[in-house]
Amino acid sequence: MNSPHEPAVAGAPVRRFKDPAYVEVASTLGELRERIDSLDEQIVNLLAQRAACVRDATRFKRDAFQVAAPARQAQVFERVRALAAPHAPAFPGLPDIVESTYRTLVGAFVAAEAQLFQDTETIQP
Ligand SMILES: C=C(O[C@@H]1C=C(C(=O)O)C=C[C@H]1O)C(=O)O
Repeated sequence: MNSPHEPAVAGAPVRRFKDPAYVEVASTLGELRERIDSLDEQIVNLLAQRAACVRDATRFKRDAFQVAAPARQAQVFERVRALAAPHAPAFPGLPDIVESTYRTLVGAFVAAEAQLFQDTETIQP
């Protein structure tokens, strides 16, 4: 049966990994959540910087196909998957998680870029 309570943030762990080589990140769940919150701040900040680049990329596009740039999207998905691959031994499935996250992310960025495209005008035929 499942516990009706959220896990305690202070106090000792209640389980351990069977792998004797496992390296702990922190000693309490509270400490892990502080690290996660800090990483989320950095991730959101980096996403905002990425978003600014995507917005600026609009200035170099002539139409909706160029906004979507499917070959570039495929390159991005392959690249982030490769970047995640060395981390898979520590977190199985990370390449799949990263790729699917980027597919969602880039899909939303392209939709936003298509909207921003409406706010631009041609300066070079
Ligand atoms: C930023 C661009 O525009 C779009 C957004 C992309 C992205 O978020 O990585 C990639 C290709 C395009 O779909 C670009 O063409 O490079």
